[in-house]
Amino acid sequence: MAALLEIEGLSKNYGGIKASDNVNLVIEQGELHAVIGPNGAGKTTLVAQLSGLERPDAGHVRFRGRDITRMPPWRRAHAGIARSFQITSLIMEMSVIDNIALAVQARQGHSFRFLRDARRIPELREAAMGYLAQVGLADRAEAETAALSHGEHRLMEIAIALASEAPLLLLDEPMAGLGPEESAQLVEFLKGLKGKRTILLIEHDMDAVFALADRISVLVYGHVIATGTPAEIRANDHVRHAYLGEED
Ligand SMILES: Nc1ncnc2c1ncn2[C@@H]1O[C@H](COP(=O)(O)OP(=O)(O)OP(=O)(O)O)[C@@H](O)[C@H]1O
Repeated sequence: MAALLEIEGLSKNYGGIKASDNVNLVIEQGELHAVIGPNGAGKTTLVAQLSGLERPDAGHVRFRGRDITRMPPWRRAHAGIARSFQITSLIMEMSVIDNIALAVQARQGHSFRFLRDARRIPELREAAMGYLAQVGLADRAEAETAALSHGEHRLMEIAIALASEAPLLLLDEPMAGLGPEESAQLVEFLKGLKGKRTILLIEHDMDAVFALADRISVLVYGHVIATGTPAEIRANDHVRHAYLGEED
């Protein structure tokens, strides 16, 4: 497998806190790679440096072989890194399909943008319907976004990330706030997405992580203490002591 994203010696300090401590990580093309770790381990800080919201103090990030360490967020999005935000980016008073149609329009750039209302362009609506169907929300297309549940909003955010057609998806705690049924639905959806996109998943739900990940990296105090398959991570004594053991 070829590396899609390479993180080398990434370090970020906040005052005396090493939020990222010489992080080395390779995300292979097509894999679902989960990053786990206790609260405050530096997972969000890592994603922020990958999406460009935070600048590392040291180290490099390469995407498709190109150094993107100093690239602003909008250019990274354009280069093919989509982040599903913990903070919602949905327009609540619009219909579900209109939200997704806008995302499709944004990706298509100048061909349609500003010229016509995305909501009235059949091609955009059709494409939007396709993404909604993928996340299981086709039957909610005409509903007002505000009327949907929290879980359905999360699925909409993922549909928006899919609509960008970015090869790399950064999913930051997609299961947060979901009920057991919604979580199970999202796990099934992500299983279906595996292999089609490369996914970096930050998630506290260990059942979901171990069910989904091809590889898992464990972050403790800003440092990657182990990377391996779910079976390797489960069997790793160091990980069990530093992290998984805490949950017993
Ligand atoms: N903007 C900031 N200013 C100061 N300290 C920060 C800032 N952002 C993060 N930190 C600190 O850096 C460390 C890593 O935080 P981060 O939010 O990345 O961890 P996390 O693994 O995402 O935690 P959680 O699982 O609770 O979301 C923590 O000690 C946190 O308090």
